[in-house]
Amino acid sequence: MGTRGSKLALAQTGHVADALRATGAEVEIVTVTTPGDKSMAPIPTIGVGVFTSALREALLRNEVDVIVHSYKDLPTAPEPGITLAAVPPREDPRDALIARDGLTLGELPPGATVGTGSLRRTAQLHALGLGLEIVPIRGNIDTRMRKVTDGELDAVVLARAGLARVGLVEVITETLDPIQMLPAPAQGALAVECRADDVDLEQLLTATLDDEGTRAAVTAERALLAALEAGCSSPVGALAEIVEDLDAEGKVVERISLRGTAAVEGEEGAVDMVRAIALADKDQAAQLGKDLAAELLDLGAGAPSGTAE
Ligand SMILES: NCc1[nH]cc(CCC(=O)O)c1CC(=O)O
Repeated sequence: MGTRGSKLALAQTGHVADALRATGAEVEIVTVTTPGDKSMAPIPTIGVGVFTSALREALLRNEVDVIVHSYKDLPTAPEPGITLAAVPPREDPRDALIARDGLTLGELPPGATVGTGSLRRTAQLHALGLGLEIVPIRGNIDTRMRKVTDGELDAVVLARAGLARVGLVEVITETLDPIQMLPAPAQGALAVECRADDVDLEQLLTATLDDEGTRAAVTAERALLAALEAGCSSPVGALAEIVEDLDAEGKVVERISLRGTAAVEGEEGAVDMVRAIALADKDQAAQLGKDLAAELLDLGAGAPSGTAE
């Protein structure tokens, strides 16, 4: 198995390796350095895929047979020769606040500094209207947290799942409600890939690791992202959940609920967020994502010039 060398990547790969070893498979873990680990430039300028393409190259060169990504770091376009063999059960997808003195978002005073490198988090924090000052930051989980413990920033926002996987949930001062902060599409989910022609391995990975509900949810969120990428350059948040609903005969059925948000240009160049929600049958995940994207575009997502930067 190939992995990046970060604490988070090693934890994620180790978790998948343990599940495979439990089936009797023999697993060796190989560390691959990616350009995203070497460069400390802001992510929006170095582009999506900086963490994932080097791993995929090692896979296609037969140097490794299985790779594990944070699903949200994958580009939406499929990669020729590579199969998504499994989407394991998702961790909590929500974002988390780590603030000084145990503060919550609502308790931070106007002017408080909040660090994030994400346009999605920045746009949603601005839209809350709390008067927070958003400071662009990068680095691994430890580097970001240290900015709060060292007193350089009042708070940082990170994915709860990443903190959970490296055993740091106790530093979280508030898990953010998706009503305030919709996570990145596929946040908290993993993508396990192998070569498309490695059919036996693909079957083993699917049978051992794949979770149908997570796959459906992530399919809806990523379809929304792909459709919005085509239509605008706005930051996007999305969260799909499997919910219980009543069918025409009053029987309880499972359906997918999808919430989405994207930035729009408000008055005098201010960033506002538009939001929408829709519900569909579980086998309509991809269509649900596309439909919700169309609704967000109708509401002005990304228009007129795109607010991504
Ligand atoms: N952007 C980097 C990244 N990619 C995946 C995670 C966390 C784990 C996950 O969402 O699955 C993180 C860190 C973060 O956003 O705080």
